[in-house]
Amino acid sequence: MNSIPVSIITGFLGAGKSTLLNRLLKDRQLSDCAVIINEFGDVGIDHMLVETSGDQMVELSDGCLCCTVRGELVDTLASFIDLMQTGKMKPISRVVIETTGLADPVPVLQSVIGNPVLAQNFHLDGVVTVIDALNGMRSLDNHEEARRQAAVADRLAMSKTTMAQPSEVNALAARLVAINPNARIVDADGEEAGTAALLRAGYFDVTAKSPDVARWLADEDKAQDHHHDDHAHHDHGHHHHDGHGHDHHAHGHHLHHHHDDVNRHDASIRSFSIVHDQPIDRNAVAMFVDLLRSAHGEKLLRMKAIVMLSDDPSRPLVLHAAQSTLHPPARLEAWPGEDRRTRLVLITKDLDEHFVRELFDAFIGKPRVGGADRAALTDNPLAVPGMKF
Ligand SMILES: Nc1nc2c(ncn2[C@@H]2O[C@H](COP(=O)(O)OP(=O)(O)OP(=O)(O)O)[C@@H](O)[C@H]2O)c(=O)[nH]1
Repeated sequence: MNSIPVSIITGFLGAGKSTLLNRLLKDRQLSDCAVIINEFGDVGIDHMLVETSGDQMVELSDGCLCCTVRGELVDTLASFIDLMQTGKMKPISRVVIETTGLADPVPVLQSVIGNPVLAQNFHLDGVVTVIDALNGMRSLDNHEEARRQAAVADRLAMSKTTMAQPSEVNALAARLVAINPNARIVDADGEEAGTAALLRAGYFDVTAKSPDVARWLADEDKAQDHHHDDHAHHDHGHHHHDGHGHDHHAHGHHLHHHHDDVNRHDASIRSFSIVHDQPIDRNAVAMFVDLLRSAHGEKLLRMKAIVMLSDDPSRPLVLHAAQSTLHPPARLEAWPGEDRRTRLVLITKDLDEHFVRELFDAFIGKPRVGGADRAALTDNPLAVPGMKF
């Protein structure tokens, strides 16, 4: 069997990884590729919105690719070989891995290039890092993960360029060149970003990157030798129902305690989801989102939601926010799966989960005893009226 190329698509939260992947998958050259998507948080939304034939899509949820599900990534790749050899899976020409926005790409790379068993069947052929022209600079300033993602890239796909000022785009491009001078910068909206060729970067060449990258990979190589020790140090929160039709889930990704690993995930970053099974009034959703974003934008690293609206419950609303950017909401013609409940996934930094839940309950007309009530919240002078959809 020929060695199968593996591409990694990474980029900070909300940068546009799934959007780019969807565009690429429309290219016929990728019709026989397998896709591995990792989401942070137990309520997966991405996999519903990425358009590929189901049997070649694997979703690794409930953990982050660079930490707990790294073993699952290796197992998944190994299982592709078994399945193909036994004729249970049609031959694939490429594997595309989409990481979570918080992933440190180094352990993901190391899993593919440093695993002697996988190396017999797979090779790394391109890391594409998506950088959002609106929030990219802030992400690079504030998050080590974003800097590492940019540093390891073979291609830097700059997204949302039409939404940003030309001066912002230029400043970001200059910053990216300083971090990673050999990577090609492409416009994520441009023609090139829609073709499979974007992924074909050739064998991963560490010597073309800054010296940091070689050091990170070497550190990771050492760390992965000890990776069995890691599990005891992960706090993976809990999962329970609160009796109000909500699922609670908290991911506590704390620092790894092995070797001198500086920064995997910041302990102040939390992912949680809100699930609701009744149709919701569109104005209530608009007010909830406006208030959250206007008052707490910089603490809201990411929100994605699929919402059942009362005006037409069969056509769900999809909402995306990344830092303080709220993207134009989209109405789908149908639910992309069996589950028709409203689901919101939020990734916050220093923003209390209970506060967000109370706000949600208040806006959908379910105030809790002692909780904020809707009138008080709508009086909030920070609320920005008029999110239209
Ligand atoms: N205008 C514009 N919007 C974009 C572009 N890329 C992504 N978006 C929007 O940005 C939002 C987030 O895009 P996604 O593709 O879901 O981002 P992601 O990086 O996969 O997000 P996570 O998986 O949560 O990290 C969506 O509303 C997209 O429509 C772009 O190039 N231009």
